[in-house]
Amino acid sequence: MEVGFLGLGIMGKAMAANLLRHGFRVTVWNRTLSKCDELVAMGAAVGDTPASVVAKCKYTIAMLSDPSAALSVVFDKDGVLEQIGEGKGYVDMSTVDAATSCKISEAVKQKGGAFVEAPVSGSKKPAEDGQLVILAAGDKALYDDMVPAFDILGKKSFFLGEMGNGAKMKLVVNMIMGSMMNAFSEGLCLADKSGLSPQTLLDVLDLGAIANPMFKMKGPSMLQGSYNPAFPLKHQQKDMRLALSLGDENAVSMPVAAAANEAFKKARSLGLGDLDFSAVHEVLKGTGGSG
Ligand SMILES: NC(=O)C1=CN([C@@H]2O[C@H](COP(=O)(O)OP(=O)(O)OC[C@H]3O[C@@H](n4cnc5c(N)ncnc54)[C@H](OP(=O)(O)O)[C@@H]3O)[C@@H](O)[C@H]2O)C=CC1
Ligand SMILES: O=CC(=O)O
Repeated sequence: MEVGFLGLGIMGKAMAANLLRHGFRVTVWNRTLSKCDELVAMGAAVGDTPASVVAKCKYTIAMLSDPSAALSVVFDKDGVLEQIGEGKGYVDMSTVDAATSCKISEAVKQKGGAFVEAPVSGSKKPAEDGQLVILAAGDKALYDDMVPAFDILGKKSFFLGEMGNGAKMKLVVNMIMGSMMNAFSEGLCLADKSGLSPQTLLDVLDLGAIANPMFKMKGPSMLQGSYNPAFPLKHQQKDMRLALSLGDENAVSMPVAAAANEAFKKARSLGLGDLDFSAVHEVLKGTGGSG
């Protein structure tokens, strides 16, 4: 199968590499073109623009930072819309809001093409290992065509029905994750300030009912103040913002998520946006947690 791939950040690079390793023919494009080099060394072809990738490939996947990047790659000059049409499919796996997905879907459909939104749950390591959870919605026929690629990229795909449901599900999941990260960080600070060993807290948590892969993976590096980015904090804050907006639209009160968002915003204002989202721990430490 031949696919185009737009966006080679932390996630896109790992996902495109996985497709190549499994025998897919992949044509890549990235705004910063030098990021294509590693993929070319693995056998990828390069397109000059999103439009040229879509012109070449029946199916094109995108993995971009946020709604503004997702819209720009479709609607701007040399964008996806210039070449999408009958018989071609576009799959956006970026985390965006439902309105962004719907806008792209309408424009692609007007040109005769098909569109699926397919954001993913799972970070850098699951992307490298093909263990993502894919939250797709939109054109069911295109979804079915993409299953061979989704089977490489993920451990499970959900087809969630109408356009926007994939984005909404992803935002709900990440709203919970961002809130959990804040509670976890507060707990580490509280243990430390109360004279307990935070490392022992990690051991206790891991044996109980709230054990989870995130605490297990992030806890030790948080205790060391090490935040090598797997999921950049700026993207987690974007997801909190979009989830809170979804809450506004549906009159759902989310005081816990709102407080977590404030901590992520504070972290961004301190210049921590490009670090891993667990760097929010630095904010909570600074407000009275472990010194
Ligand atoms: N990292 C993670 O753990 C996870 C991330 N996600 C989501 O996946 C998406 C990608 O995340 P990730 O790979 O970590 O992000 P990165 O910040 O590593 O990569 C972002 C990508 O978007 C591109 N980009 C940004 N702005 C524009 C623009 N205006 N026009 C064209 N391209 C643009 C970047 O290009 P350039 O290289 O030129 O900057 C880069 O390819 C995000 O929506 C994120 O929320 C979902 C699950 C997990
Ligand atoms: O969006 C981030 C993730 O880990 O999932």
